[in-house]
Amino acid sequence: MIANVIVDVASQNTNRPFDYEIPEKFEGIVQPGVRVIVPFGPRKILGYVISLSETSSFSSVKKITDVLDVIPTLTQELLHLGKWLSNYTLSYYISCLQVMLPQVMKAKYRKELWKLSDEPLDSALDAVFDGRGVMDFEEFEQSGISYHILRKHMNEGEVDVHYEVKSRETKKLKAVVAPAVSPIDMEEKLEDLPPQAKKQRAIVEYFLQQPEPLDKKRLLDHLQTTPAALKPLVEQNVLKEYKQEVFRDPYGGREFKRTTPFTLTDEQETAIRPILSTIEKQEHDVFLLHGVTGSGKTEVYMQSIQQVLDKGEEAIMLVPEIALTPQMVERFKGRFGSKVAVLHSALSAGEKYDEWRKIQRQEVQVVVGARSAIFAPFTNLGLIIIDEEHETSYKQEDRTRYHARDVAVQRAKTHHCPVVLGSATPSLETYARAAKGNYQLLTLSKRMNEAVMPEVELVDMREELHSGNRSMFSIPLKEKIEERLARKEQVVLFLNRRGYSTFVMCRDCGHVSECPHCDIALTYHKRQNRLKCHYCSHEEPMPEKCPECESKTIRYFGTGTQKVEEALQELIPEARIIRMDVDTTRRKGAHERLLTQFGEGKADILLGTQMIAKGLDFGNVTLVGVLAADAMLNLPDFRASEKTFQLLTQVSGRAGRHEKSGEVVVQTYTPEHYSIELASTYDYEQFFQEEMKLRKAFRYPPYYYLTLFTISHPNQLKAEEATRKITMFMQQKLSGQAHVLGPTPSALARINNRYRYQCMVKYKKEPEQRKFVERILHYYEDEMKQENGLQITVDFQPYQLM
Ligand SMILES: Nc1ncnc2c1ncn2[C@@H]1O[C@H](COP(=O)(O)OP(=O)(O)OP(=O)(O)O)[C@@H](O)[C@H]1O
Ligand SMILES: [Zn+2]
Ligand SMILES: [Zn+2]
Repeated sequence: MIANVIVDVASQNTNRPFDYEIPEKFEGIVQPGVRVIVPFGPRKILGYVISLSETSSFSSVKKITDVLDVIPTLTQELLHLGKWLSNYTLSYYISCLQVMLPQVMKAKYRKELWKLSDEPLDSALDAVFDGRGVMDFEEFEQSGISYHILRKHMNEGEVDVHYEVKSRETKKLKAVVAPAVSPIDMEEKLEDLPPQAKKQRAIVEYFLQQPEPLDKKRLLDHLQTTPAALKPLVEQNVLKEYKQEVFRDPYGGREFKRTTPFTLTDEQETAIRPILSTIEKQEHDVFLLHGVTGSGKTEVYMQSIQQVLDKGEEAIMLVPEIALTPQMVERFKGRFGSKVAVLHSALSAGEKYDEWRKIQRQEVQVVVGARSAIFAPFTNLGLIIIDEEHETSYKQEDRTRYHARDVAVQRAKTHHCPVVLGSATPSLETYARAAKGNYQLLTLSKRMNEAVMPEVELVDMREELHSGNRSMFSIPLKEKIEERLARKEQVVLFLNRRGYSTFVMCRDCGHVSECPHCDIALTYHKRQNRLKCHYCSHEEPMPEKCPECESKTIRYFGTGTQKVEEALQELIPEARIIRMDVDTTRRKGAHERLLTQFGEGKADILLGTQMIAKGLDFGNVTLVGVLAADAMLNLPDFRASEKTFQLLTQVSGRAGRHEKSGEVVVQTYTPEHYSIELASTYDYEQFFQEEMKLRKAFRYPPYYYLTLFTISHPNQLKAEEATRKITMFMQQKLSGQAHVLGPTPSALARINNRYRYQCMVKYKKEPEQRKFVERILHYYEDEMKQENGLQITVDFQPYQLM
């Protein structure tokens, strides 16, 4: 038999299966989805078996050296999904297989064999175990015992192969004790026991009352007895003692208060009905649950998941990394208890692996996780939910540039199950699909308990300037903050970006120079003192005075959070401030700690960036301030307005979530801008209409698709030259309907001493595009391999346009 193997070498030449002969001892063990070690050139490397064949078309094939899995790591579905992913992102198959697995599976580890049962195994195998619970896998291999025997015991749950990643200390096995005989036999035993065997009697009595398996240590502690009392009972087969793996549980030791489903409101009821019926009928469909903040979307998700569990199926729930707060986890653990695995980047590699294994071993039925949880190896998927579906963190921005939403739809089609996308501010792409009827639109228009959305006040910073206030805090905002401090209530202040900005603005009239062709703010290039569009090639000199009002206050715009903190402290000296940005949250756990401090009332003001916009739910917060709404509005990104609208809606949702009502102050130089104005009245529908008009006029998604090439090189001329060639090539090859823009410097024109250029393609339908892109990548392959050589990335659905 021949195994077709994808080897762990990411390159154009190796992006195909290689044939290896399966040695006799591995026959039947080597199956699709199993990881193997194979000789490759002078080395031995990791590979994934994707299929088997009777013969090879090559005359001499090498043999598989070793098998890493006895049970396949990747299911058939995931192998296919990897193939699909590789076509859709134009990345190597090996990268796509690896993106689906926890880091640990790619790392170095020791392989061990664990005995989980007290029952006798195959006698030869027992001989190798020689009374131990754990042995090196090597010992098994040297014993020459057949893998089939091993697999039989594994299927019975009697032994397990374990990958020990770090030191042995992290491994956890615990001893468990349980009755080995029926209650009647136990009672008989109790009568047989001599009265002076008090300890033994206590143990038997204990299990007569409660027959569940129990942690050995807890049993002994509880009955205040010793292993010596237990031993004879085990030897006489009244009780059994065995080892059980304890998973490193990041939430271990925490009690989650069990919750029960709410009676749904009429609106929730109407929204959930089509979802439930699709689950029932095992059909694929995509729903958009459009519900204002606090409208009870999460309850709809949880009751849908319940239905899936009742059917014996599984569910994946994706939430943005940043929203995976303890509060969120608590809600799911509270409802579904130990059926839930949680996957997010704050877990250690070992913890992630353990959570992943719970899924693989079908010990959990629900996974709540960030982007990569979409690859959870469930085999019986009944539902996929993506909360806050508009979040750009669902797009992976390196190597395999996939969007979790697309993967979700792909998997749901295979499993004949629904996808539910939820948001208060859906992405334009998604809402447009719902409007066209491609997705089913479900709406929750009211907050729970008829709570009203907080009032939003727009403060015109131009007027502040004209009345002599040159600080970054308006008079109304300052007064409202002081009011809150006096009432012992709390304030959240929000600064959209940290540190840098790329545009210039007139502080007198709010004018920002925009590209006449692309509807994005021009980027300021300091060295040449010029303004450039980084989509097309338009550029112009930096104006001396404002073209709109002739004022000389036109300048670079942007302030860092640290500066803001200093200014704020100066303005209101008695305020206790917590600053949350990339700098203060770098250490593990810092994020959670700062939030806890704020929640406990140890500060009056929480000042932060993006990361505080979501998931915060503090009853004492009655004022939210947005310091510079324009900073996001004028990002050189065609989604700037959409992002501004989403963000303002999200931050507003942070105020007045409980009894005390909330207020929002938004400072801006352009209060008349539709995205700011419509966010202040929570009018998503109107915003959608306005924004769609512009997307159409300037040819952006959802009317057009985009492909973004980013090319970088330490030598500026080389980067520009390659980008020019690529642009020309695409112009020649694509149809006349495609618009190929470039070469232009990226908005972040230099990173790590590499100059960055880009080429953007806007198109409606170019079935051959991928072929041309492949040719480009092939053409530059040698230059891309060199150290300090050319780097070319291609993004077929770009969200980061900097
Ligand atoms: N049917 C119901 N009856 C009573 N309370 C409910 C019901 N559904 C949800 N709630 C409660 O209402 C509050 C808001 O609901 P939830 O957090 O699910 O809204 P959401 O739409 O997910 O909000 P956000 O988008 O802001 O995260 C929660 O405290 C939740 O427990
Ligand atoms: Zn002006
Ligand atoms: Zn332009």
